[in-house]
Amino acid sequence: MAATSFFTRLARPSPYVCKQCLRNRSIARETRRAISNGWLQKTYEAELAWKDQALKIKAGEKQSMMTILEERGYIKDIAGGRDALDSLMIEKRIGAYVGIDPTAPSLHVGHLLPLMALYWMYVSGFHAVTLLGGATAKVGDPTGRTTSRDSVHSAAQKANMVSMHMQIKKLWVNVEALALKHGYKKEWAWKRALLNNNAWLNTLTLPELMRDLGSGVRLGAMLSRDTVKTRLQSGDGMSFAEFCYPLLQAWDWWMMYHRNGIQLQIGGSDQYGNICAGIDAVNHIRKTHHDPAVRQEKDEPLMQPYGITTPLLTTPSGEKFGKSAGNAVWLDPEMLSSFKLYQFFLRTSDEIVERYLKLFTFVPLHHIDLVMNKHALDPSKRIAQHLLAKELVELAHGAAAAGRAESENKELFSKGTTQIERSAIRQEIAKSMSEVKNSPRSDISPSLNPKAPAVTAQNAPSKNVILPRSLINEGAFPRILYAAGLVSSRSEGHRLVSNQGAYVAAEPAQSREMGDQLSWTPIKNFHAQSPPTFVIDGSLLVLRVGKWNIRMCQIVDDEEFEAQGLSCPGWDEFKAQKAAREEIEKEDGRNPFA
Ligand SMILES: Nc1ncnc2c1ncn2[C@@H]1O[C@H](COP(=O)(O)OP(=O)(O)OP(=O)(O)O)[C@@H](O)[C@H]1O
Ligand SMILES: N[C@@H](Cc1ccc(O)cc1)C(=O)O
Repeated sequence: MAATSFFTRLARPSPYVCKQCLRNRSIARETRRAISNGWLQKTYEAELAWKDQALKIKAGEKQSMMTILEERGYIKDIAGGRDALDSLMIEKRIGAYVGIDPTAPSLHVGHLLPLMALYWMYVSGFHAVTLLGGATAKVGDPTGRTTSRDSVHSAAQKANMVSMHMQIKKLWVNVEALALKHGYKKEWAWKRALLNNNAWLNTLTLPELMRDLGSGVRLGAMLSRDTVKTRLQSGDGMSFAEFCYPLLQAWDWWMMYHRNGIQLQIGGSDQYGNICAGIDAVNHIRKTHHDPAVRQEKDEPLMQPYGITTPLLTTPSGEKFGKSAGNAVWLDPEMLSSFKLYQFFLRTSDEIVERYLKLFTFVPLHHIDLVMNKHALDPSKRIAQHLLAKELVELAHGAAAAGRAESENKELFSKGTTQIERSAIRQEIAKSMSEVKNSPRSDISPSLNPKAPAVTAQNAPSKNVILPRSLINEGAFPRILYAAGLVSSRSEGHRLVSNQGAYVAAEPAQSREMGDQLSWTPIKNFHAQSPPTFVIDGSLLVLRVGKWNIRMCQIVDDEEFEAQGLSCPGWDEFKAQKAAREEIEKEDGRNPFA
């Protein structure tokens, strides 16, 4: 039998595989085995480390996550029970998330409260997800609002989303650098992701939502929410879309609970209602899911979802800092410079500076105590405020910007400056801060100054530029990259495109479950990729060179561009060539023999 099969095999024509390929195959097999073994080993070690840490916490040798969050002032309310969540976080490396709707081009200081709680969890070993509400932003959270939100043009919505996406990514990089600075060593088990709810809400069907979630949602509970009651009583009413907003937020949580093990949602205290609705929804779906492989028959305490709300950051008069209130302190350096952000925190009163140091920094508590003692000796030196301002700018804009803001500030307020000059400078800063506009498109500046000299990638003043429509419609990508200030010449643009070093944004979506990429298409040199096919809603083109260098190109008609007195690199040359071309065409039209 064996002999037969041996000869049968010999007789069967087999595809020829060369020795090199055979070697590669076996290397690939070995590598795969090595990776998966390595991964399993690390996962096992991480589990052991967590168990070991749990023992230390129970023995009182180490603080629990809950205690750290409480001590630093991050907890306003806990949904699901404080002690139960405390024990869960001791036993299990759960995942947590903070969701933000990109309804403005930038995050503001208020957002940092829930985000800092999440960052602390991350540097303590938990899995952390920042969720951008690309889909929920289109509806708009009605919580706490007495009127509906103004509708925002969809190009502006997309621009906001790309801006915030890049900003959140940068924040994560700065968080890691700050954690390192304050003595946290990055471990293999630290996991973070930036997701966008476009990925699942754009493909969610109504029957699916109704079957899985709608069946468990009680109308009474939805109607009794404060925002709904206020709107109905005040006569303004509420759209069905706004009424359904909490269902979309709840679906987000379910998706991330199921796919990524997210058991905790963190938000500002105004999010308490949405978070509770999310807990009910996740509990309903996990217990009643139609797929037995997903359904959780037993009520496992280690699988419960929980919520944390952080206190609201308010003005001294008690008003919430935020977009709707029109008093947001923006984190985007193009909307508020590092110097002004530094200034904002430098003006923190002595009464709240300690609280802010705990909330907005990774400075250990014992170090804050030392600083406060030193500060008390001579409050006029504002030692605590300087530390707060520097750490905050470092978090928002990075270490180099923080260093510059600090030295600029020291220079301005150095001994040579008189009291009168100082108060004039302060007034100037306060005035310009109050002028930071609140409109979602306020960041689009005529950043390439009227008749400005050539802008190079190195001195590009802004990630937001305005470009004339004909340049997009008739120009090729190298010219547009030059006009947008991403390269210093058209030929550099050509070289970059040939080397596939430039990208254009396609519909932002996520291909991988925990991936954090917007989708970008490499710009190539062939005709099918003509720039107008990438223009979003007729008025926005998003370009990227390298990892961080992006341009949001707002496209306006040529007449408007000229009327505003704007210019961009290569514009005069383009206009001259266009005029010459048109002239020749006119000539050709006149000459029937041409
Ligand atoms: N001033 C603040 N203090 C604490 N948390 C805040 C503050 N502002 C926003 N947040 C929190 O940040 C998260 C995202 O908020 P959101 O995007 O709705 O910002 P917002 O400025 O409150 O927007 P809007 O005013 O348009 O509702 C939520 O959890 C929200 O509670
Ligand atoms: N509703 C939140 C943002 C958010 C969006 C989606 C979520 O899944 C969670 C939170 C807010 O407006 O503040």
